[in-house]
Amino acid sequence: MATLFEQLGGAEAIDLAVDKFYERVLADERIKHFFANTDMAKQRAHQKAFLTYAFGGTDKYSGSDMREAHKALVVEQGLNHEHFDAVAEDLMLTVARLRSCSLYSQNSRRRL
Ligand code: HEM
Repeated sequence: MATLFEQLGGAEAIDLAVDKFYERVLADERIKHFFANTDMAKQRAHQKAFLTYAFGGTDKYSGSDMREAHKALVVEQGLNHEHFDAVAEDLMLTVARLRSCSLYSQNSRRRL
């Protein structure tokens, strides 16, 4: 059976989704301040690796675990569930927008 990673369109679709997702996050007044000191090239690469793993595209993930990766943001900057909801909303809006985009459609639409 195809993994969720394959059903979504594989590496090309995840690359595009993550790039568009962070464009949206960095324009979002509710959460963009959390990324003020973040190297976004690395962040995009980490997120692509994490989502590839989470969606079953590989069984290897060498990044930090999620609790560790966000610990300082919670303790020092008050990261909470409202920020999480904002991130989840940005991700959903990104995917909804991409579903009507031709590159994403070629890879995945007929399987969605
Ligand atoms: C489903 C929710 C989330 C997922 C899957 C996720 C995923 C990740 C991953 C994979 C990393 C990189 C970890 C590493 O360094 O190896 C990361 C780092 C980070 N995340 Fe998240 N994240 C989520 C929610 C959030 C939220 C709600 C915020 C803030 C609004 C946030 C802000 C950050 C920041 C600022 C970093 C980089 C920290 C640094 O500069 O080192 N994340 N996240």
